[in-house]
Amino acid sequence: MSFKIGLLGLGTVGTGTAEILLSPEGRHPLVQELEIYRVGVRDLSKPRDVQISKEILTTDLESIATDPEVDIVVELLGGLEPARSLILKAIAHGKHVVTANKAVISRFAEEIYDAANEKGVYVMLEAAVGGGIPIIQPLKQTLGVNRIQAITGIVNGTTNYILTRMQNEGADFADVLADAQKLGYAEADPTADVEGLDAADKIAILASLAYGGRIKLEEVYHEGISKVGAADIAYAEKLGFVIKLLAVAKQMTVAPNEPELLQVRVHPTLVPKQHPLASVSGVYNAIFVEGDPIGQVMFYGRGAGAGPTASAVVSDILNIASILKIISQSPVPSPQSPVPNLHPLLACTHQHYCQIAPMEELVTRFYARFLTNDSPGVIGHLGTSFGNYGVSLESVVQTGFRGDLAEIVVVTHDVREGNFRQALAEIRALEAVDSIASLLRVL
Ligand SMILES: NC(=O)C1=CN([C@@H]2O[C@H](COP(=O)(O)OP(=O)(O)OC[C@H]3O[C@@H](n4cnc5c(N)ncnc54)[C@H](OP(=O)(O)O)[C@@H]3O)[C@@H](O)[C@H]2O)C=CC1
Ligand SMILES: N[C@@H](CC=O)C(=O)O
Ligand code: NA
Repeated sequence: MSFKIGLLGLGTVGTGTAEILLSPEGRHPLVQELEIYRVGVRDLSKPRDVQISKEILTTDLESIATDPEVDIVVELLGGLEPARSLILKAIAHGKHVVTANKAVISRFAEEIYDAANEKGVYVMLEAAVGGGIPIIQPLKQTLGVNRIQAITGIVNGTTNYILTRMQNEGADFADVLADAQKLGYAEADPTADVEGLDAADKIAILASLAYGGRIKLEEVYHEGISKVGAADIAYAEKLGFVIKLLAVAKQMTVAPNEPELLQVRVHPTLVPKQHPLASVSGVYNAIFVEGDPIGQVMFYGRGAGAGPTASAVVSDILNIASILKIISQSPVPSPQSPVPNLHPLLACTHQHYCQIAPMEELVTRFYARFLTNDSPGVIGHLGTSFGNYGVSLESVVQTGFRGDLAEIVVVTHDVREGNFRQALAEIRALEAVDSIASLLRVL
């Protein structure tokens, strides 16, 4: 028996996927039964790094999504359109779908999963978060019995690669970003990586799986790494931290007797050097899950790049093929039950929306860097303003000068973000304060 794959896209991940499918030796025996039947691309004349016969290449992607011979459509185009429409078209034509497209899933999950559940087909997305790291299936299956307390992840390979090289080599942001693009890590528009949007898409997906509800992407707070400067990396190092772009989903109680709310956020964060996430470097990603009763568990591996991401894509294809194989040996759907029952641990049937906590309710430590006049008593003024809003300080360091201005770095104890912002508004208005050069949360 062979399962016919319609591949949409033959770029970084599409090529990696084709390479696995074309070399089944030494892999699971079922890989031999997966056939690349048709491949959709934009440019037929482009040289390809993988041997695909010209006859199966086409620019007519819709004809693949609707081809009656195709069993599984694998969407590896990127971007919102035509990816979304092709996924929906494939579902409407009874195809199972595998996608690596977190941007589409985080925005259109409701439309896509409603359509898929109605048709009785699977939409699988292991590659969409953490590249090759198994995290989607573990959350759905192996960790499914746990009450998840928090997910804290480094889920964007491009920004972790940039931050690591800035920290280790003092490399220039723009140069390292260009390298990440050459290595195939970055999105077609790398703004999505740099500004934290890609990580927001991914944590929305993880939160939805972990907390069993849909997430409105517009409620996910996101901040990227473009404002993280060499000075902050150096101060963080001196204070015993490394800066990482973290994506967090965590339950919190805002008021007694009120239902718990969910924090879902992405921002650069000072991570203590002894935390397991601090040593995750370069293109590596890691997702640190805390649950009851499992405790702490961390998933680690390459978060981007052709091979690792393709490994996740083909694992999804394999999961679907294994189910199709079982179905082919069972009775066909009856008129009473015309839609096949979906495997409950592989399908996605969430209906309600999770209630997201406003950022001002977050309780965390902060790092702030102030540029001030070198006048006596400035630190005292800062302390008074912080004290007015109940912000207590863990450390205050006057580190030196930047031009004519004194540089003061502060790390707070845990504080409600709303209170901290009020204190900052007061501090900004102080005559001695020139600017707040940076503001980062601390894990
Ligand atoms: N790169 C990575 O490390 C990872 C990527 N992903 C996701 O995987 C997906 C693919 O990424 P990646 O492989 O890097 O992207 P690429 O840009 O390398 O490849 C995109 C492919 O899709 C084809 N394509 C794009 N738009 C169209 C269109 N309108 N019509 C026809 N063909 C089209 C391109 O054709 P042509 O070749 O002719 O230009 C190309 O083959 C994205 O959703 C991305 O977010 C997920 C995890 C990791
Ligand atoms: N651009 C993404 C690719 C994988 O999802 C990243 O850098 O992580
Ligand atoms: Na993954």
